[in-house]
Order: sequence, then structure tokens, then C-alpha cells
Amino acid sequence: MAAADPSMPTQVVLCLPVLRGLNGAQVLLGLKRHGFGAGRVVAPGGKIEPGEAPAEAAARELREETAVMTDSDSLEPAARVYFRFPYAPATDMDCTVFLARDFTGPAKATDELEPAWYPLGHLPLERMWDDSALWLGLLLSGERFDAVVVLAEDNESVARFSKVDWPDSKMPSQPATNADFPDITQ
Ligand SMILES: Nc1[nH]c(=O)nc2c1ncn2[C@H]1C[C@H](O)[C@@H](COP(=O)(O)OP(=O)(O)OP(=O)(O)O)O1
Repeated sequence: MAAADPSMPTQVVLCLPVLRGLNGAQVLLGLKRHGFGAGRVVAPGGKIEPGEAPAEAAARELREETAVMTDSDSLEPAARVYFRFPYAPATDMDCTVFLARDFTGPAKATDELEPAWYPLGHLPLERMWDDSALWLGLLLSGERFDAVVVLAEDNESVARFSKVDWPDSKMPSQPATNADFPDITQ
């Protein structure tokens, strides 16, 4: 496997376990303890390793960060979010977001994340990335889309957000993960 091209956006994943209970649906998020976005509440996730499929990376990151186990084949691709940091271009990321409806094990705190379940109507948006307010609720309400988030000079607030609903997505750069989306685009 060739080494990643440093001029290309980093390929990352997020994995959102969703639980349907008597009191409605909840989603597993967590306080990030280290690394990029530390101090924010985020979805479990991280970088795709060389040779790894996006869904495999999502299942691995979920396990490593929360101890929750899921089969990568059961994950539902739900969105691609292209994070662009014009004032820190080395930080650009192409992110594939998966929903996990089939998983086992209680969520446990790890060195990476302090996980907690949140009702869908009560996401801790004030403690998350600003852009989460623009795309996370849509995704959890059932929309499937590609979106571009352009960060402002502070690399935190949102300068621009645009969403393209599937199946008419015509993203400027086609990610290597297209093959993961056949069901949704039909
Ligand atoms: N604007 C943004 N909004 C958001 O909701 N998530 C973002 C984001 N920009 C980046 N992310 C997410 C995507 C990705 O899952 C994560 C960064 O990847 P990592 O967790 O792998 O970073 P780390 O610096 O912790 O990496 P390691 O050194 O591998 O631990 O941040």
C-alpha cells in the first residue's frame, strides 16, 4: 500500500451508535481527551489506517474509544462531510460518517474518550464543533448527504456550509470511499 499523499485531505471516519429505547432514540458521543478537537464532545472516530476500509476503521475506532463492539458490515454509511481549513490546510479532512444500530457492550471511558448517551433532541451542541449544529441533526433525522464545511480563520467557526443531497451529489473531489455507498445512491 502506497503511503498517504500529504497534500491530500486526511481520510477520517466518525461512528455514531444509535439506541432506540422506551424514551426515544439516543446517540453515543464522548468528550475527547487528547489530540485534534480535545475538550469537545465529538462522535467516536479517527483516521483510516492504510489498507483499511472506511467501515472497518469506524468499527475499530468505536471499539478503541468506547469499548462498544460492532461488525463493520452492519454499519450504515450516512454522510460524507468534507472539512476544509483554508487557514490550516494540512488539517483538511474527508470524513465518512456511519450510523451503528447493531452493537454490543456498554460504553466505557477510555484514554481517548469519555462517552455518554444523549437523546436526539438534546445534543450537547454548545460543547461540540460549531459545524455539528449544521449537519449532525440532519443526519440523525434521516437525511443522507454530502456536505462541505469551510472553517473560518479561527479554525473553529464556520465560514461556509453547503449540503448536497444524494443521489445527485457532484462533489469536486471524488473520495476513495464511493464504493461504500451503492445502496443509498440507488
Ligand atoms: N470541523 C469538524 N467537526 C467535527 O464534527 N469533527 C471534526 C471536524 N474536524 C475534524 N473532525 C473529526 C474528524 C476526525 O474523526 C477527528 C480527527 O481525527 P483523530 O481523532 O484521528 O485526530 P487525533 O489528533 O486525535 O489523531 P490521533 O493522533 O490519530 O489520535 O476529528
